[in-house]
Amino acid sequence: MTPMDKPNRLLLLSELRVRDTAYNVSLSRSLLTWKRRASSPVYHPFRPMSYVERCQQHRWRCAAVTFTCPDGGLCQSWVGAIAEQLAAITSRPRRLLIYINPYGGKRQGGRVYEQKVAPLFAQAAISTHVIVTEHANHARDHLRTDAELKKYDGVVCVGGDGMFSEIVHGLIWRTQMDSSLDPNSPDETLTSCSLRIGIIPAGSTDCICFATVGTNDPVTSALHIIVGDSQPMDVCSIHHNNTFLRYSVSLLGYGFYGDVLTDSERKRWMGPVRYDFSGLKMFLTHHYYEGTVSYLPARGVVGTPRDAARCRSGCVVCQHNGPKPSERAEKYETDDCGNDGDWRTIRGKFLAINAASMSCACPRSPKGLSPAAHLADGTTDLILVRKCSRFDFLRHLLRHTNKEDQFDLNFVEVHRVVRFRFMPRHCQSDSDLELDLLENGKRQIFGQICRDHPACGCAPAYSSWNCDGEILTHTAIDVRVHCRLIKLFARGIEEPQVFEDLTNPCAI
Ligand SMILES: Nc1ncnc2c1ncn2[C@@H]1O[C@H](COP(=O)(O)OP(=O)(O)OP(=O)(O)O)[C@@H](O)[C@H]1O
Ligand SMILES: CCCCCCCCCCCCC/C=C/[C@@H](O)[C@H](CO)NC(=O)CCCCC
Ligand SMILES: [Ca+2]
Repeated sequence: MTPMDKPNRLLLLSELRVRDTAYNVSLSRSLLTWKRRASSPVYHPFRPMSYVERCQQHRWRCAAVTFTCPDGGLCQSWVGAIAEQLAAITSRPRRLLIYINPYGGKRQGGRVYEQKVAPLFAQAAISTHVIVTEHANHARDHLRTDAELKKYDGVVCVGGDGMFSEIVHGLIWRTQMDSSLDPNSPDETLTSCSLRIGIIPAGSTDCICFATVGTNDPVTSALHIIVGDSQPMDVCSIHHNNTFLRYSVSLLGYGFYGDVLTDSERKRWMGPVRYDFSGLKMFLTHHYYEGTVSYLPARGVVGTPRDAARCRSGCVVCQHNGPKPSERAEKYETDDCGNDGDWRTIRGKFLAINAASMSCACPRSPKGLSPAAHLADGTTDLILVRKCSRFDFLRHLLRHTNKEDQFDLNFVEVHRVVRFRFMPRHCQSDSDLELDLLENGKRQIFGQICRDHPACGCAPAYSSWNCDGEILTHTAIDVRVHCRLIKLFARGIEEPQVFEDLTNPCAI
């Protein structure tokens, strides 16, 4: 059951026993509860029943209970009623397509799946088709063209954010092709994917899992899949000159996070610690980049990036702003009859330009890059960190890891937007694809010279975009938010009081 569900119509209420202790046990439509009561003699055992138990820090565990009761007929009524209720829940997946990345994170994806997840899926009678990927983009390409998607109720990836991104790209592409839509047009209203995606975390950052479940724990994620949770999520499309580049669901970052990623890709052999190493190195390097950011502010939505409230399970902000606020982007442009609409422009020197479509919370930064961002409100938080001293940038970065507000600094600004564009300074007169690529090439050559002659002080003119952990091939981009384009087997992070108010809540 979801925490938003009211415990609904009571189907059965009996006095049953667990070992020598008597309980009042009730079954409503999707909730089994039991409360201790005074003892009385009982004899007939049920079969052991599995249920979900909530533990510390958003973790879930599978537990089992065996009830006994004095009357064989009553025992049968209970077993029958529970089986009937379970069969009536249509949101639970029966058949899953599973991709395992054996090389993500600490290279434990295969072991994690076999030891912790497969036994739970078997117990829940979920049939699985498992594909261990053999190369990068194997899962994406299989989903785009080969996978028989009608046979499945969901797709699961075992890996990190990069592996999740492959699944997202495969599913979105396939869905648009099936709807005869053109992914190269940034103005196309895309069709939402019907299959839900499950994430078994086995990567280096796993920020999408952490920000939608509250923990990176394979068993917890498997249980969210089994109970059939559903969490819609916004997706940004990224284009260059009307050519599709990629989709992003978490961080799209130029400057600091782009440079960290570029540097860390050469250190993949280090595993997850590569990000700490490259993070420190890029902090010391302290490069800034010039360019122009234009954006369309989100209008008519509730919530701001500076709110104290967080996006949590059953989020009212997401409910209010959905289902399709991204269409406001088109409305703005047409309403203003050829004027610039509500577009705003900022030119400057930036240490970082980050767009966070969700909080991007992860173990490195438990509140995330934009703590008040929402999973499914149709907006992204555009964070601009202007050129400042190393000391000030460190203050900003450290605030990602403590309770202080990382936006409460005079060189940082944040805007909730539905669309934005970026143009690096040296691209402004010639924004064609060739020049962009040529400049990227030059940057690499200069980068090499500067590494060889650190005293020359020559800074690169360009950074790269870090798009959910992948490097984009272009720097001049057009980004648009598509509200709720995908769905996850998750329910958002639960507030502690959601379950403290209930007695023995169990998803059966
Ligand atoms: N069999 C494979 N061999 C090599 N690379 C693969 C294979 N399967 C998938 N990949 C690629 O590996 C990359 C990294 O994988 P993944 O995201 O699972 O781990 P990670 O990068 O360590 O974690 P995170 O993305 O959370 O930081 C992905 O971009 C994916 O395309
Ligand atoms: C000198 C002190 C530094 C302290 C900095 C702490 C700030 C940490 C913020 C972390 C934000 C992660 C956002 C998620 C991005 C993912 O889509 C991406 C793919 O997994 N991960 C990275 O790019 C990996 C990015 C790793 C950055 C370090
Ligand atoms: Ca959002």
